[in-house]
Amino acid sequence: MRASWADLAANAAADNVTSGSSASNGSVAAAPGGGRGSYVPPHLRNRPPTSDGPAPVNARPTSGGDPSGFGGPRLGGPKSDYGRPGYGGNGGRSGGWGSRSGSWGGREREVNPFGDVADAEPAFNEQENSGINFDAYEDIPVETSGQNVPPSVSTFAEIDLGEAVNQNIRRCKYVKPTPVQRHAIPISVAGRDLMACAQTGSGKTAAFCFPIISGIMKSGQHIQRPARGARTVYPLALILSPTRELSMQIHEEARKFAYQTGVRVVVAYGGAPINQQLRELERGVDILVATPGRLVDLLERARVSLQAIRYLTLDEADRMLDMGFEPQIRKIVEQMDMPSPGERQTMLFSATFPKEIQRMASDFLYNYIFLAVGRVGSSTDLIMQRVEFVHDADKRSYLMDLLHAQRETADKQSLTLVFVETKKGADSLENWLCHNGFPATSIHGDRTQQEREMALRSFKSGRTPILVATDVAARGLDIPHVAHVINFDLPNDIDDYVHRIGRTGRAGKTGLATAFFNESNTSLARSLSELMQEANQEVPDWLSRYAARSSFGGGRNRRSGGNRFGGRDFRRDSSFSRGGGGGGGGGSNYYGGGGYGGSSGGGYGGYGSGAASAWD
Ligand SMILES: Nc1ncnc2c1ncn2[C@@H]1O[C@H](COP(=O)(O)OP(=O)(O)OP(=O)(O)O)[C@@H](O)[C@H]1O
Repeated sequence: MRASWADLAANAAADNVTSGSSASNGSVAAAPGGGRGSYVPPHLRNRPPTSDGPAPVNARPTSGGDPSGFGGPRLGGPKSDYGRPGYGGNGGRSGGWGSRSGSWGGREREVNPFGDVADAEPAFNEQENSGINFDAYEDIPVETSGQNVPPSVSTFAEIDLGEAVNQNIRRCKYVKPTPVQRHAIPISVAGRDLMACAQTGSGKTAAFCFPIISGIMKSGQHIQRPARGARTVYPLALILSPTRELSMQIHEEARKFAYQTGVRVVVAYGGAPINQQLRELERGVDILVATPGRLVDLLERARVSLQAIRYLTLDEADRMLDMGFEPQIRKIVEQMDMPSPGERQTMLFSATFPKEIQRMASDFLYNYIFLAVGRVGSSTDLIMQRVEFVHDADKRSYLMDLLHAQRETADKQSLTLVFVETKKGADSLENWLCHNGFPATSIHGDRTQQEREMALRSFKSGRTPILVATDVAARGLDIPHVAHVINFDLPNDIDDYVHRIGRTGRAGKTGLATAFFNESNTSLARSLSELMQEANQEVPDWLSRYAARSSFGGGRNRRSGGNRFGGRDFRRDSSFSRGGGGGGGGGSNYYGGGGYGGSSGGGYGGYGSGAASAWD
């Protein structure tokens, strides 16, 4: 059902482009809903048409869980007697494997994250409603490299995730694994470290959650709960993400996947009262989803210890390791009490992975497998991309054109996400839109957490179908019905563009992305035009001309200069001579995995610029 909606919305959105251009060619746009008179955008009066414009522990190798025979001095076998310091007894009870009640039974009632429907056995024919267009993924290229890569699967049934997790997969109406899930889940279940790159909206969250939940269930460690009064908690898994809203979303997803498994998932993020989060932690935590800042706070207060961590996941890993977050991540991963690489299982996921970041990330990994589903950093061709040449002074009237057209033609449910560069700019555009009869709200780092959450809720529900956002909303958020992403201000970095437009066109559905480009975006021209070409999008001639003119290696563009996409495992570069690949691999002959070719990229001109101001 979602698919049919999304397809309709996207078609409508596609129509918007036509309507929008016809408006640009002189027709009068419809009046805003507020009953204003007919609106003629200023640029239509004055300007020519724009088109010509300028491990689970027991799956570890030593326990025979690695079908590939890969071995290594990593975790031991299942440690059902593993003593989580500060935890109460009952460690001798059998694990909750396959059990539907797990450790929740007798202590408190687990809130049903699916609502009422989940109590009923999910009917198999209901699953047809999942709506994902798997055909869209059929011919997507996959590259894997590393030693003894476990084979991929075609169905969830081929992976032994346990009945409780399988039940939740059915409740989620996931009929079959997405490509990244087909490859990443067997790798993780085999206990291997992983650096995985797959396009936005392709199901990476489930790809890292399923193996963690299943592994914890199999180990039986989750049945241990803190002794009464214990102040420090010892999670078994840590999932870090860059924004509060993304952490909340991962928490919600993970709770669904872990429903009735006995595995307890808790979230901790900044901007919200810490006491409530502490109370949740005190009730027990197996999987902790957190933003780095709040986690450091909890670690410094000694309310969380990382010494029992068996699984570490960095979602949006390239973002987590860029200049804005790297010091905090290093502190958490290297300077506290977390087990070292090889003693824990580490999984890094993102849709983009510049080589410099890959190199840095390898510090956290042990003999890992590199997986790329689609080209690293590519955008899905489910998103129709449009670029318009718009001077700054005309952006608002262009935006209004698009919104008018969308209001006329698009599905009632469709939502529009508008990205701007600054927090001030977000406030100002939101006010202007509301003033002009368009129900809009905004999200950025200067708003209180309560305001941010309210804005997101209001947007998701369709009450305010326009959300003006800074990059704080660029990554990971999975909001159904986002039919159109508008880059009112383009970002400086093409990877940020990929994440922003990825808020639409998710899970096999189509979407539309429109960008306003002008001279101030020249440094992005080349990578934008290459990205669009690769995604089979029409590149305007004027953009190609800008691309041809733009200097190699200039600006803050990671891909400019050298080969476009850092499209594969950096260990396969001839320049990579550390001979370890994160502590476990040998020479380069280990990294000759399958996949597509293409020469390795050169420099990342200008990479390493500071974090966008919008991040908190
Ligand atoms: N096997 C599946 N079948 C159907 N839908 C799925 C499946 N796996 C995930 N989904 C759905 O796909 C959507 C996108 O998933 P998810 O948010 O994990 O994407 P992502 O790859 O993490 O995206 P991003 O790069 O933007 O963070 C979600 O709504 C999720 O419920």
